[in-house]
Amino acid sequence: MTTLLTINGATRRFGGLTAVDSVSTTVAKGELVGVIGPNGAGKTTLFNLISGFTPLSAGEVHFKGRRIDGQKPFRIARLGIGRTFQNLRIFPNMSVFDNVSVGAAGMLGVNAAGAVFGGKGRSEAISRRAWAALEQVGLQGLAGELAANISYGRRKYLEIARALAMEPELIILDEPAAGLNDTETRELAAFIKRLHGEGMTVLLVEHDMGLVMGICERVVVLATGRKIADAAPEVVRKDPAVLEAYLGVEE
Ligand SMILES: Nc1ncnc2c1ncn2[C@@H]1O[C@H](COP(=O)(O)OP(=O)(O)OP(=O)(O)O)[C@@H](O)[C@H]1O
Repeated sequence: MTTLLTINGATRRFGGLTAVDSVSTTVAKGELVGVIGPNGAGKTTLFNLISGFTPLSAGEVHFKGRRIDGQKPFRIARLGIGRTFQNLRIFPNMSVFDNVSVGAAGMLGVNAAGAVFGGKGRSEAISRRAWAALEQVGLQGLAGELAANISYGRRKYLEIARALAMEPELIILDEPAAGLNDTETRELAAFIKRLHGEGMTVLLVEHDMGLVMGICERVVVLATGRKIADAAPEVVRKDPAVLEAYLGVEE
């Protein structure tokens, strides 16, 4: 098993608050790993530490044997870590296709204007990647639509397509099921499973326990910044520390 991501003693302090406290774990190539925890547990902060959006206060992050903490987000993305955001970062006045092109262009070192306004910037490589990503998420039929005109559920897939257009080796999904109904959540679960089945390594932060427990091979549990469990879903589900962390917490 090849280790893709190694998080070693990752710590992030915000003033007196330790949002992520000495968290260590690894993600192997091809794994589908969930990260859960009550509100404020540090899940999003941990994702931001991995993807370079928040600097570490202490600890290290390695990707494919290379230290990546301290690098800028776009560099980390180019090294092969794609991510989505809890609050969708879609450009509403751009087409679905152009939104995805921006993702592909970033990867290829072409600026957003170059990707969208054509000319030399819109290379065949960008176009090919954008179409492939749209096909992967099933949005190719809506490529010409304005992003603002597609449903919220579809915008979630658009956000995923944008990350996929960068052809990442690891994709980090931050609460992709937030705001989706039960049917949409089931479809999303099937989609993530399929993506994983095609060989993608996935790190998934989710509030929806059913989704995480249903599809993940391993689940990392955070509570007040600390890792309290890191095991298969059936083990985590019965872990007394996990039950205690969730006790009285509405999930
Ligand atoms: N930029 C920041 N400045 C100050 N405090 C922050 C910042 N970002 C996060 N925090 C704090 O760090 C803690 C962990 O937040 P984080 O968003 O990582 O948790 P989470 O597990 O993702 O929560 P949720 O499930 O509610 O999204 C919280 O107490 C939060 O208020």
